[in-house]
Amino acid sequence: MKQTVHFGAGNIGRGFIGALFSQSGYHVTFVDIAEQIINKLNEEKSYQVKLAMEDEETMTIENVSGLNNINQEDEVVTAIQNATYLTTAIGPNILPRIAPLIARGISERLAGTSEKLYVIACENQIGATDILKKHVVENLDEETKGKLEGRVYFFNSAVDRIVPIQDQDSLDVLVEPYYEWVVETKDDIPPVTGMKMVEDLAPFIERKLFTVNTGHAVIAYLGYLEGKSTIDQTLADEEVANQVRETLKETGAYLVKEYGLDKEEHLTYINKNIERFKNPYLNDSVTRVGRAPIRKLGPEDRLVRPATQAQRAGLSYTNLAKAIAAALLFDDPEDEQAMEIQEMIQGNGPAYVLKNVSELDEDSEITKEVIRHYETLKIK
Ligand SMILES: NC(=O)c1ccc[n+]([C@@H]2O[C@H](COP(=O)([O-])OP(=O)(O)OC[C@H]3O[C@@H](n4cnc5c(N)ncnc54)[C@H](O)[C@@H]3O)[C@@H](O)[C@H]2O)c1
Ligand SMILES: O=P(O)(O)OC[C@@H](O)[C@@H](O)[C@H](O)[C@H](O)CO
Repeated sequence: MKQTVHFGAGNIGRGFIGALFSQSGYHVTFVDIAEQIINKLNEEKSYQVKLAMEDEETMTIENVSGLNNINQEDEVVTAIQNATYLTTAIGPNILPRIAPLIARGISERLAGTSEKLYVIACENQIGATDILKKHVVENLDEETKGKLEGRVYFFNSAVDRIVPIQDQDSLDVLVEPYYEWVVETKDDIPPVTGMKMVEDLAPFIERKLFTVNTGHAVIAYLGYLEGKSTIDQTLADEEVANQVRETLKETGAYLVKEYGLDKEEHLTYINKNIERFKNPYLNDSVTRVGRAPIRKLGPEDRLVRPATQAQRAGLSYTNLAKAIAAALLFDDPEDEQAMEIQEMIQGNGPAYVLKNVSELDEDSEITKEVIRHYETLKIK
């Protein structure tokens, strides 16, 4: 049986990428640090993926097993030696931590076989596989680096499926029916059901991040401020729904200009995504969607990049500035990054965060606009 190794047996790992490989005839070895999930995978050897819709459809995912990357390093290396694909859905910040073990697996594999290996990071980040590759290569010796060409391929990708936080006592995963997985490659690679291949990923990942994830972030941060708990509940508020549409008009104007997208088609894409957010069966929490605000306020992420790009193109960014301001007010005590931001604000003010986290100058027009919204939202 064909083999694949997937790092991160969480929501997207089990509910999307691992499930597609299993359905394509692969045995999926999940690698994670969550002992309970690994044990369950090895005991139960299958789980259910349930579609969040009125007549809940269910698929059984088989041929799965688990390894722990902390105490089963040798087994992970063997799995990498035997795999056709190596994928991740672990969170962009974790990629540097798993790179040394992946590098070891690749080194030992290259010493014994010239079979091709395809590496794809499935994270919400532009160029995530490039980032992983950089960290992997840093951990290889010169001889191994020389063997990579034509044998180990690294492809960037965009991954889209809403998977909320799950009941931790079960391997089963509730997912939305919609999905899209786009992989950047010109090569003829082994088929995986549901994988779409494109030569240039930039328009796909930017369209996804700056529509799905920007819209999601607007709802999450405004919903949190209003004391709402889920995305669909927040979106039922007409004022928030209007704010989402206005913000996506701004990212849309940039995307249409930058990539020559058809205006009407893009509007249809925006509307389709707003409908996805309304799914009442997902019960997706505002704290999951707003999680890790330091990452989300990064210069290349869903809020700041479209704002700086819109400004550069002479387009409006005031609604994006409002979303950034709402993110600065996200003070979920369970979220480490939210707490870090609150400490920075208490010590040095919001402009300091924009400078140090978002790389926006204190006297920039975007910063001024964000601070204006911040002061208004704070006293609401
Ligand atoms: N959930 C979604 O709707 C969704 C959709 C598209 C993309 N994504 C992206 O997919 C990635 C994963 O998101 P998720 O929602 O599945 O998160 P998740 O928290 O459900 O899963 C992450 C998994 O990684 C594991 N992990 C953490 N640190 C690890 C380490 N050092 N070594 C091994 N395993 C480790 C965790 O135990 C967990 O099982 C993120 O980049 C996210 O942005 C998520
Ligand atoms: O995963 P994050 O933290 O980057 O973003 C939170 C959500 O917006 C995200 O997980 C979406 O549900 C997903 O990107 C939909 O494809």
